[in-house]
Amino acid sequence: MNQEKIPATVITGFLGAGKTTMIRNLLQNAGGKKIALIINEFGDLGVDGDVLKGCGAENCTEDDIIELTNGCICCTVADDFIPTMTKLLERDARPDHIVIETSGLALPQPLVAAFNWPDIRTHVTVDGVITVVDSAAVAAGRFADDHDAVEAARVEDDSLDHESPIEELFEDQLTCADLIVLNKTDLIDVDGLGRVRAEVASRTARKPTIIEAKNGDVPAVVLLGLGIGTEDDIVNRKSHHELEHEDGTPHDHDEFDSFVVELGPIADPAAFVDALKGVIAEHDVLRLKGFVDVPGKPMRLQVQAVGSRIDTYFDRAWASGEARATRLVVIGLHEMDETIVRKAIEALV
Ligand SMILES: Nc1nc2c(ncn2[C@@H]2O[C@H](COP(=O)(O)OP(=O)(O)OP(=O)(O)O)[C@@H](O)[C@H]2O)c(=O)[nH]1
Repeated sequence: MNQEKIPATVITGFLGAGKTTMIRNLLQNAGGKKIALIINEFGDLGVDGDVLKGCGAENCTEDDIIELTNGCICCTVADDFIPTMTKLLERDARPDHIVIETSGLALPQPLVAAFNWPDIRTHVTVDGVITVVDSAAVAAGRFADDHDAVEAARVEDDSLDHESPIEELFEDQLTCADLIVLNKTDLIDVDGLGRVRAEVASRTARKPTIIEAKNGDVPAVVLLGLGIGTEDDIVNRKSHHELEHEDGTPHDHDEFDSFVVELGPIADPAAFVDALKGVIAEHDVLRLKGFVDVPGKPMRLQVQAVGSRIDTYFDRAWASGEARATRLVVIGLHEMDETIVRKAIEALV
């Protein structure tokens, strides 16, 4: 049996940056490498797994795609990730490469640190951490906080020990990166992209390689085979939380919430999506995704909203025996009022 360590690539990046899209491309051009995929998603609707299983890549079959659904991978390392990895390594057919997609809200640091656990370390190494960035969102200032407002809030309440949770998470994901992919370059111009590159570089003290991409289209040879062994360097990539709580207090994701909305069939999806934009903007929904049942259509309609930008496409036929339904996962900051947002979305049908 080949006892060389299996390389594992960790793909991280904020909600909607384009991680799943990049992985789908990767699976389709991985040149015969047998890939096992571990996917972790925030919210109780396995959209990413569904999308990736549907891409039909021969080098990564449905059996090779493992979904971790018990919360963010960074919080469930011991209970979920390590046992999953152990089981994967016990398989007769070892993969050539393991790819792990973290949830958009995950801190990559605890996940990478888990590769130093004795049972894992002897069999696997982190080939590299790749952080995908939504360049358009950076250009729109979505990760830049209103520092004056934060300072004012701190004066009111001195228990506030950090900046906006989104900004902090964005920086933590950049700080952990070996390679940063500035994705969605089609949505901004060259000058804007230059500013995004400068801003991203300024938010990490390290100097990872930064490349640009559209629709996550990056050759597999660029993504796989970085050969870094990131677990050996993880102490130099501490998250804000680790720096602020050196006593080891565990972090949580209390700042974010998600819920699933179930609706009946939607006869006019264009009007629905249009109205949905208004709800998303009014209630600061960060991410919304799922599937819509359009009466009379044999295919289901996939809806992907990142901020108020919404993409829709018919992705596959409803399977025989599969209950047709409209199901959407909604993710926002904790202060988002679930009852109000749920009612606002239900009122669109
Ligand atoms: N215009 C444009 N859209 C893109 C690009 N890359 C991805 N998208 C779209 O952005 C949306 C989110 O992409 P995903 O790949 O699902 O993002 P993700 O990072 O996996 O999202 P989460 O898992 O929810 O955090 C989808 O509608 C994609 O089609 C790009 O380069 N340009």
